[in-house]
Amino acid sequence: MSFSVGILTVSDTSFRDGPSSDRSGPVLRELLESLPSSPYKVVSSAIAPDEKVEIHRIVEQWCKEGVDLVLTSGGTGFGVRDCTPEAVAPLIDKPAPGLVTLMLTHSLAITPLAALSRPVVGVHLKEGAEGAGTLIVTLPGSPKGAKENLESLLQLLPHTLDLIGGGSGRAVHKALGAPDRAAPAPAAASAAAAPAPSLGHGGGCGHHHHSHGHAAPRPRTLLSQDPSASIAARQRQSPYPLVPLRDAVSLVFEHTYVSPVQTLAVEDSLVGHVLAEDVESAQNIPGRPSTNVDGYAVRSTDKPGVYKVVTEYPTTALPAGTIYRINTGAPLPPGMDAVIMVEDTEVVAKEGEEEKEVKLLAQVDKGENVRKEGSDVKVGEKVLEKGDDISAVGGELGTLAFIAKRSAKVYRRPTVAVLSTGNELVSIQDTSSPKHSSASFSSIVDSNRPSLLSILKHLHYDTLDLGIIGDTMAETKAALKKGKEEADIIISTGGTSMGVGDLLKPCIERELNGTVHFGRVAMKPGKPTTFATLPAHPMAPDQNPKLVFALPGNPASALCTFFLFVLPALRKMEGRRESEWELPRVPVTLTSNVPLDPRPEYHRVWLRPSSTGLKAFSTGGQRSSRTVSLAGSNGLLELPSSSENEKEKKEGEVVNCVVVGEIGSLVA
Ligand SMILES: Nc1nc2c(c(=O)[nH]1)N[C@H]1C(S)=C(S)[C@@H](COP(=O)(O)OP(=O)(O)OC[C@H]3O[C@@H](n4cnc5c(N)ncnc54)[C@H](O)[C@@H]3O)O[C@H]1N2
Ligand code: MOO
Ligand SMILES: [Mg+2]
Repeated sequence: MSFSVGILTVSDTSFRDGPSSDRSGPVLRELLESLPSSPYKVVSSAIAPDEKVEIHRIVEQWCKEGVDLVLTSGGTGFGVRDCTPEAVAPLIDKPAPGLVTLMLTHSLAITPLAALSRPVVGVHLKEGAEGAGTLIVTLPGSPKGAKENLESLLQLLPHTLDLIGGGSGRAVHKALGAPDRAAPAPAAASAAAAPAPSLGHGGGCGHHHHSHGHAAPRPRTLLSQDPSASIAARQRQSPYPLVPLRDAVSLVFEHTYVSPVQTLAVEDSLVGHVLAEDVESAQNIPGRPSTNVDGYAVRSTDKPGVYKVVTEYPTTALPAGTIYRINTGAPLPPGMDAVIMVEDTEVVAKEGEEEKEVKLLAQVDKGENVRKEGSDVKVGEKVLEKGDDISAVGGELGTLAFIAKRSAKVYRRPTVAVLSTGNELVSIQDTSSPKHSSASFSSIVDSNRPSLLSILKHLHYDTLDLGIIGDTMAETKAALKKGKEEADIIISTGGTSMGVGDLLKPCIERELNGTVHFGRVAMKPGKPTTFATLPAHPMAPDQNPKLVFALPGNPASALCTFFLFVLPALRKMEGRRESEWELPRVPVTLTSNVPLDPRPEYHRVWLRPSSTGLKAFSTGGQRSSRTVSLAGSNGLLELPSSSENEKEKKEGEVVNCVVVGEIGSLVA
């Protein structure tokens, strides 16, 4: 069985800027064509402006050509130019409100904004040809929205298209693993054998596949390999669409919540927290006029001459002819309005060690060398803002103490659990064990966990070391469960790709009832990067879901994706401002030619300041397994994918670079 598909992107902008600016078209194509044994073949694609006549013309043309499924993306909202539903509606002979409801239910569970899309779904019947027709589906314009809407239909699509084409639909129904009405329901459906991803809920086993008559929970799309399938029957293409990095980062933020607020004492342990309140001074500082210098508090009317020195702080105004000795920071006594520096005086008479009389060599103006009341900070003045980081550099902690604030409201710092997966891994502490004898090359020293724990601790996160775990479902599940119970974020490395022991995605989806938000990213390194959430415990539904970052095992991939996905999530969670969630990107000058890869690449560099700005020095070979490419690296060049016209970036060119570490010392 195969179905031809036409994909029409409706967008004035993409129409003007050309196909390279179209993102939803390729996302839809990738989703359909990358399904295991995909029955879909995209035979036509086009971009139309938001013009009713033009949209109508293209869709009608494809219907005439006998395309089985037409997907449009864009123009379904309330924008002035949005007219896709109106353009398409006249072509529909049999409306499909059920499919519209399915799409809307699915996307409303994700965002209430879905209510602003006006989808139309239905069948265009081919004239004079019984059992021939085209299913037309209008999807929203955003790549994410379009994809989510299409995903909600995936299970039913083959069945629907089969029926439209005159089939009984039975074969498809069976293949989908749905219970045959005539036959008893099978215990579990094999998703590996299904032509489309199976939609299910719960952990799979023990649940009925259709809960007819009950309010169904939100359908989840399980794309992962069914671990019970035989090795030979495993997926040979990843069913996870390759998501552009920007979309992946947006998905991370969408599912990352901000930590709860707590009140902590102002002391060292506050460092590394983000303020959850604006901090205002409860008092004027200084509270009274005080001196900026060491010298003598005087009246501005005191002329040069000899004065008697008082050293006890007076409570009433001193008589004429006396002055008060004062040190920097101390309050002025009553009646004094200026301070003369000790340098502008001479001792005239002593009494033992003490000075008794001094001569003022000059006259000072009113207010000279005086810090007025509230001149450093006024009562009610904001000194720190919600979202400010209490850094280890000290300025913020000092400010809180300066205004005598004893405690502050801050966001709770996330706890991060880290685990490495892989039967081949040994801990560096165990390298003397027989498993790692020089005769055996099968073992690899675990470098991901030490590097991740190190950077997390350096950044003041609480960590939970879950150790190295083997490539078994039981171990993977136990480790993720422990992480879920004791941490806010779980980072695993390894087991994300297509190997027999790559169990992270199936474990998350099938064993822990988690949702994989993306399973592949169009980037190098880090293609199989996986981001998922694990639901809160049913007894604690108010709890936030826990985030899982299943990072690729290759060390360069693990660390780069940590900086690009995990750290931004942590920075959102710990209460930073949106503009600070991602690490800064700055323009840098290349000091050598660097090759471009077909995938957008993050090339590890040493960034050094120079008199002409930041310079980037490549760390050499960029293969993901080459851990030394990370050594000393404090930047990730953000390189575009290679094209016909551009195969490398040249020495001297300026490119953007993600700053991941401290900038070192100056180069010439
Ligand atoms: N058939 C395909 N194979 C692979 C694909 C693909 O698309 N199709 N993608 C490749 C890419 S890209 C990457 S990246 C890796 C990702 O691998 P996994 O996440 O599945 O990781 P593993 O297979 O478990 O390990 C890969 C590699 O890294 C070493 N490793 C793992 N953990 C650690 C650690 N903690 N410390 C040091 N080294 C580690 C492991 O021994 C392997 O050599 O998949 C490609 N394959
Ligand atoms: O995407 Mo993988 O991280 O290149 O090696
Ligand atoms: Mg692997």
